[in-house]
Amino acid sequence: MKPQDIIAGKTSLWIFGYGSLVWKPDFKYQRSKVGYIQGYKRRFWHGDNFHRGNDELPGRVVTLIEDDDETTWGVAFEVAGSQLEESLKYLNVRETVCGGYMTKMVDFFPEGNDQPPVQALVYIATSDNPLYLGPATSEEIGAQIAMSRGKTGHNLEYLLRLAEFMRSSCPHVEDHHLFSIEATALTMVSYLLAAQ
Ligand SMILES: N[C@@H](CCC(=O)N[C@@H](CS)C(=O)NCC(=O)O)C(=O)O
Repeated sequence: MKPQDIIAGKTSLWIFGYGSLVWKPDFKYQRSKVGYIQGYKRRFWHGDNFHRGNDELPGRVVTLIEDDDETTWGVAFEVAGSQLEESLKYLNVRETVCGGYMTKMVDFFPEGNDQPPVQALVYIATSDNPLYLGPATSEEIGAQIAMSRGKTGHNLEYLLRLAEFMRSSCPHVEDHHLFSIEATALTMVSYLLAAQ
């Protein structure tokens, strides 16, 4: 969906982030809430040849994979009024044009039992995306991340900041996929540094 189609008739919109958006939204918003969406798992199965990698060595970034038994924790940002058009235009370039993500509306559940779900826009890179890399072992993904760098920075930063967000904001969530990749990537980096 084009940004103008998403905001048509809306005065505010929640946007759910689960990757770099949780630690670097870089767009204007009114408020944010930690919470989750149901029916998806976060996986480092999307390639990135711009922000955190290049054509020769694409980085690995996260996307959402449908799974009825899973939930994914992140942050939702409420964008309102004059922020809407500017924020969505920015995200369209960062996520869709540069990152290959498409948009979808999902139910976002703010943490805390007393809060009802709200509809939120989410950026998802599906398996038919040319940048999609698909499943790999934590060792393979960690090694790829330890060696990838793009126009925005090192792929390791992307991984470590997401892991840091989950530890600090969602300490009750055990994300084995994320933390096993983090452990592998840090081990790889220690070997690379020791070999210098
Ligand atoms: N759509 C996910 C993932 C977003 C994501 O990681 N997108 C990449 C584009 S490939 C990005 O914005 N990277 C910026 C960066 O790595 O600093 C989210 O909601 O956080």
